[in-house]
Amino acid sequence: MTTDTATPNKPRKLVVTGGAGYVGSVCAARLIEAGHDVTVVDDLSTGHADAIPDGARFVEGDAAEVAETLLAEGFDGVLHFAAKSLVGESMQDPGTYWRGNVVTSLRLLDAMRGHGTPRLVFSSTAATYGEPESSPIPETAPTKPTNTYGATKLAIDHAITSYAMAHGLAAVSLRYFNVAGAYDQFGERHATETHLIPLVLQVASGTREQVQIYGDDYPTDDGTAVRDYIHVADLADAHLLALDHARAGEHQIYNLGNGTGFSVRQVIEACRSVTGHPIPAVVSQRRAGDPAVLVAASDQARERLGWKPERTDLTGIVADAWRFTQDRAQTGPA
Ligand SMILES: NC(=O)c1ccc[n+]([C@@H]2O[C@H](COP(=O)([O-])OP(=O)(O)OC[C@H]3O[C@@H](n4cnc5c(N)ncnc54)[C@H](O)[C@@H]3O)[C@@H](O)[C@H]2O)c1
Ligand SMILES: O=c1ccn([C@@H]2O[C@H](COP(=O)(O)OP(=O)(O)O[C@H]3O[C@H](CO)[C@H](O)[C@H](O)[C@H]3O)[C@@H](O)[C@H]2O)c(=O)[nH]1
Repeated sequence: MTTDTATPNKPRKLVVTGGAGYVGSVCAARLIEAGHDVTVVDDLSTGHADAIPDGARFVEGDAAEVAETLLAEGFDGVLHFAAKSLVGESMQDPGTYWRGNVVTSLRLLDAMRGHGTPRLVFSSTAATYGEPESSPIPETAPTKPTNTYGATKLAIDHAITSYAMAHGLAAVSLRYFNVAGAYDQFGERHATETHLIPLVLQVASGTREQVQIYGDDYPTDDGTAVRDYIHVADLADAHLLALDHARAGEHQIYNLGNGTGFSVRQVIEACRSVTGHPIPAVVSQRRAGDPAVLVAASDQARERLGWKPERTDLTGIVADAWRFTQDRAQTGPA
């Protein structure tokens, strides 16, 4: 890998793996708006071709396989969003997650090394920490993932550290907490949806009868689990900053969240207030492996990247997701 000196706001030639997915499409759109040259690589396994923003070049295929030849063209960096990311599925079919996440990412790292691609921004996750010992969670917290998905992301983080140290890669891992909201015409539309806000909004839009509250006996104020919801556009801003702050031979790791927790009941209430729908909710069993409270300490991202989330109001986050849900209902299939 070549050494890299970052220049802020410099237009770059970038590969975005997973750019047809939820977070990747928003980030690709923001990168293009900022003047970067974006090539999306996506196998469309969970993404959608029509989510790839205008102005991006699209190469369909497996991220590792495509990178092995594509990177020969000479790129300034890779933003690596492509992954399998369903916690439940990862427990039932771990091989798919170890191959799809870890093996794919190792091949990508080798391709970057082979072709001298200097810079990587990687989508890591709060799931690398597992059940936290205290809250909010800083980057120095112990990493003890409680599911295979989190274990694969942690393994990739370890591999990135080794490649940065040994080969001079400039790398940043961003550990997202609960990503939510929408940006422009880009939002969350997973065929298998497990995330709370889109599921609740399906009730409001009439495609689901009720929402289940997974447990109301947690040691929290209202008994339901608490999460840190971060707007997808704020997350995208962090990726742009990470590109500028990546330094050769360093692997920086940052938590991305607002630092405020909202319970499942509070989220449902925010959805009721935004949509005007009563949204029936029933309490069911806890979902296996769900921690009671996950809230980020994001001071490092604020101090070192200069990141400042702008869209922290839960109602505003839900309102953006709702606008996206309604727009999709008019413009095409989910
Ligand atoms: N959404 C969240 O709340 C959240 C939280 C923490 C971390 N993350 C991470 O962020 C990233 C994006 O998540 P998302 O919610 O946008 O998921 P998503 O499923 O919407 O997007 C993933 C994209 O990657 C593509 N893809 C998967 N495997 C591929 C491969 N081998 N080669 C090429 N393309 C491939 C899919 O087709 C899809 O377009 C993932 O790495 C995920 O683990 C997401
Ligand atoms: O129908 C539902 C869906 C979810 N929940 C609850 O709502 C909260 C949020 O659940 P999500 O599935 O929306 O999100 P998670 O907190 O489980 O997962 C998020 O955080 C994880 C880290 O633990 C990973 O990073 C993952 O990718 C990311 O989406 C949890 O307490 C969950 O039990 C419900 O009560 N009912």
